[in-house]
Amino acid sequence: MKITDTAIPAVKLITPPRIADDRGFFCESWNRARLAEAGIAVDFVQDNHSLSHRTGTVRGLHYQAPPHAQGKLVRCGHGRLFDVAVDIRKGSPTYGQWAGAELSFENGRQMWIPAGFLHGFMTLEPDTEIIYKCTDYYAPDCDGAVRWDSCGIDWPLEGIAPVLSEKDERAPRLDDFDSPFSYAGAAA
Ligand SMILES: Cc1cn([C@H]2C[C@H](O)[C@@H](COP(=O)(O)OP(=O)(O)O[C@H]3O[C@H](C)C(=O)[C@H](O)[C@H]3O)O2)c(=O)[nH]c1=O
Repeated sequence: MKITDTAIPAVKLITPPRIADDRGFFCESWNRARLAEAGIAVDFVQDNHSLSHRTGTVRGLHYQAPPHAQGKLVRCGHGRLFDVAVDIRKGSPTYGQWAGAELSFENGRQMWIPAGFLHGFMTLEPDTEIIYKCTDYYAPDCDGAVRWDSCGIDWPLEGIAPVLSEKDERAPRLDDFDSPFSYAGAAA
């Protein structure tokens, strides 16, 4: 399993091996022990899967506040997307900085995003599916959002008008946002 760094040390890119044969491929898309060997020793309790029909769909930037903060292991089940994590841990040397990567069914790449980060993505093809494991359950009362275009992220829009939910349209800007995370307390 290949692990590579991103612009933010705590955010990792993980590419599990695919065993190809004439039928296609087999891949252990998640293996707790292998991830722990790579320094990401976490337990997941919920698996999410969403489908976005249109290219340029932006979902995010979202977080769940403590005590239900979520770490996420994200992959693309179909199509292509640009996945982004933004550090919102107060006191972090990379506070407000972002790390992004293209995840696709083709490249099989995954992104590990610890608790204490915003998560969002933009689809690069129609009918793109994202699948991600979470380290805590959905807790609507702890759900929060920051505007997708308020963190200096270099989204690959290329003139596409983004498709947003109403919730994401009205999210606060990063500089108007008081993060519930602190650098010390938001590990993994
Ligand atoms: C997140 C979530 C949502 N829902 C329900 C709530 C709504 O009725 C419906 C759509 O929720 P929402 O519009 O928040 O879905 P996304 O815009 O894809 O939000 C997600 O997008 C970004 C990329 C994330 O990382 C988060 O997991 C999550 O915030 O699913 C559930 O039932 N369980 C859940 O865990």
